[in-house]
Amino acid sequence: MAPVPRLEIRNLTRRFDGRAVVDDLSLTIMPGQVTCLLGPSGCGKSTTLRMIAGVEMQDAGEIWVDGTLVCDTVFRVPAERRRIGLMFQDFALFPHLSVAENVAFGLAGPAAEKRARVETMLDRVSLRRFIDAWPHELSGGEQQRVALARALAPDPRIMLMDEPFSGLDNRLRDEIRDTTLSILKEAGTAVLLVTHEPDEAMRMADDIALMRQGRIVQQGAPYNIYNAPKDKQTVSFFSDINVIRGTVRGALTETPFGRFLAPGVPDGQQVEIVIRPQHLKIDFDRDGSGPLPTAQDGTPARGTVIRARFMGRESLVEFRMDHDGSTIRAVVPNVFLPRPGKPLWLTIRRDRCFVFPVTG
Ligand SMILES: Nc1ncnc2c1ncn2[C@@H]1O[C@H](COP(=O)(O)OP(=O)(O)OP(=O)(O)O)[C@@H](O)[C@H]1O
Repeated sequence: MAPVPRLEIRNLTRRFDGRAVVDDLSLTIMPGQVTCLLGPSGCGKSTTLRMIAGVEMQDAGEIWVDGTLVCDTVFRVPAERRRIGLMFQDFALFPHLSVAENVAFGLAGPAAEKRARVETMLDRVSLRRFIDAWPHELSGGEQQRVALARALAPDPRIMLMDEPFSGLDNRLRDEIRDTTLSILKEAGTAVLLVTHEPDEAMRMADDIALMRQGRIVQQGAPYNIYNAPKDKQTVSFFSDINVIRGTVRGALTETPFGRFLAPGVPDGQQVEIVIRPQHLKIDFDRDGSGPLPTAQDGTPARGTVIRARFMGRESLVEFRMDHDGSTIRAVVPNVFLPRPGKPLWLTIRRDRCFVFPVTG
């Protein structure tokens, strides 16, 4: 028998003023799986989360939890009976309640049982010693961990998280993210995390659902989305890009960087060759010539350095290309700071570039 998804969304749609803000969205999450809804601001991530949480009604579609219908446009299990935990950016603890009372907030049953559960949860986030403290006596990171303990105390089947770590500084954020992830995985909770930060999605997700204008445009493991993006916008969502245009003849595109394969693309079709700055190679000028062409790197094209910046772990070098005056950016590891005006040669790694037909 096929395993039952913990959360299944079928054809969810929500319209505001006639505009579909969430548009026929379907998604499945298994127990212990972390899925990130990743997309630019306004693409409908939070609205999706609110419908699953039960605080917003969909115009069409169904929500299933552990194989049971929780909500369609007629039937609706109330939010508090869905066993869904929430962790949002404004995770604020109740300031007038102690740490123990905060964690016990969503629990029912006898006081002794509740206390035991609170102790277990605080142990999990390594904060038992603060059980009788007040929220204002805790650091931001400790408060966040208490909020996590509070969200997990009722043993939710699903955890919905909306940019929950964005208020924390970088180092703390990494630490809290890792703690949160390991606790949720251990508990077998299905997690749907909303973020507009690709780095956060890459770090947290087993599965990324990339969203644009209310729809999922691509879904898969972080490695696959990063290395097999469906279109130019997807590549540019994860990193800076360079774009070179060409026209296809006989499944090939001729450019100043040599030929690129364009299999299945008809003759006369314009294509864009998309390359991340870290996948260009830089070579020195040898009396007006560059390195010899190779199958892997194609033909070198010459450019002149406009500026070079040291970025910490890498250097960013901007070039004005001799052939058309366009700007190309290359990123190289460590320190490489050629002076402006210096001629250098660039090659494009054939195994790291993407060729997309120009549409529209
Ligand atoms: N109650 C509402 N009435 C009208 N429009 C709304 C309402 N709620 C959301 N919207 C609109 O729906 C679109 C999607 O909003 P949503 O908050 O889901 O996006 P998001 O992807 O979560 O963005 P962000 O990352 O900025 O939070 C936006 O254009 C927003 O203005």
